[in-house]
Amino acid sequence: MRDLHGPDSAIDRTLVAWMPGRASATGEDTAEFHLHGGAAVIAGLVDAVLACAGTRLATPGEFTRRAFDNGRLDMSQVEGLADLLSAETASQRQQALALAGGTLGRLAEAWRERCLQLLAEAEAGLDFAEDEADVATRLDLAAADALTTMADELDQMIADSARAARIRDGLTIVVTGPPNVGKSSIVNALSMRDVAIVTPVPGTTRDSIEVPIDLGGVAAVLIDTAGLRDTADPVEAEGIARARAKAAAADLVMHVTDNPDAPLPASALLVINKLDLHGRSAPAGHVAISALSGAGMPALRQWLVDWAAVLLRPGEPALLAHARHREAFAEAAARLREAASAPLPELRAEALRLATSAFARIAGRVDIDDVLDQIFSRFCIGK
Ligand SMILES: Nc1nc2c(ncn2[C@@H]2O[C@H](COP(=O)(O)OP(=O)(O)OP(=O)(O)O)[C@@H](O)[C@H]2O)c(=O)[nH]1
Ligand SMILES: [K+]
Ligand SMILES: [Mg+2]
Repeated sequence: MRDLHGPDSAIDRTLVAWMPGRASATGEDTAEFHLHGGAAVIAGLVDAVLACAGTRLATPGEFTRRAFDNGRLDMSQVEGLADLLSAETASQRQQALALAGGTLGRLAEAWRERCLQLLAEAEAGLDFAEDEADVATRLDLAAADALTTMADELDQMIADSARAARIRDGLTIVVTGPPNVGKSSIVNALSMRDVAIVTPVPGTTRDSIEVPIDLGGVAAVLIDTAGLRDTADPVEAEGIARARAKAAAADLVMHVTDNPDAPLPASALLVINKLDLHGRSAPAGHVAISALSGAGMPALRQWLVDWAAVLLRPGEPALLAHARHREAFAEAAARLREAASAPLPELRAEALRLATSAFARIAGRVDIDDVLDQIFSRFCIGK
């Protein structure tokens, strides 16, 4: 514990931690002040520190940037940290933790080393004399096998990357239907927030309204939209056009009606609302609810949780949530296949060199300048 004093008054009595050198998070000498959180305490310390020569405030993400520059984190871990800071659901947190912990970086590094080994063999093959041709051929066949197996493994991960990206970015659920059936009431009930205006007037909702919800650990965005009908009002017509566009791009369309005899939609969930008025149940696989009384709401929520779980398997870790990583792996897979079928050792060596550098991109060993700013811009001050 230390008493902290500013130029003319006491600031706080608090814990101060001095962490010299390589072992700190940034890899640099670090002092940490564990302040009592009041705004005046923090302002007092910041003012006192800034009064010292050679000090300035950190820029957003600067601590992480220093950790990266000092080799404490690789680039994929930095990206994982940014994901972790914005994680809102359990599955986003688990996926971000795996990335921040270096899982993908280690995998890419292991693959890079296997590539380097095969590259060394391909280069040795360049020196075989003519009478050793059969030895070279046997080595070639074994290497081609290993390369194809690696490319297959990469392709499997790439095939799973859409799921990884959905876990990170969240599923989209669009609520559509005729005016006044209770779409906004349902959005409010599901999100347990009063975000959308509800009135007895048909055509109340004009702009689409997006609310994040947590479906059993899976992030989703619920989108309330304008009621679908023919209208002469240009504002409402624009709202309806937007509603249709949102529905076309959604992971799930929740079609709401208050008519228990409404026809089943082709590939959407039918929600029959105002159960309190008609008392009728829904066809199998669909739900009848009352947004007003709350009847059927737990079943609707459970339907959505089950749907999200089947789609994203949130307990199973997925690694390729970032387009940057997916592109690097796709490039590596293409080069490995090229190397596997290369007719000459020189061409195999060249393709392997390109695969090696694609793997190196994951950790940020090469070609990093153009993505650095973009990645660090996601951080805030103090991180
Ligand atoms: N009786 C009953 N009324 C409901 C129920 N759900 C919503 N309402 C009422 O129906 C009216 C319309 O509800 P909204 O949620 O505004 O309907 P909407 O589909 O969003 O309407 P638009 O945005 O105009 O298309 C309001 O008066 C609600 O209180 C329900 O389950 N039972
Ligand atoms: K309404
Ligand atoms: Mg509405």
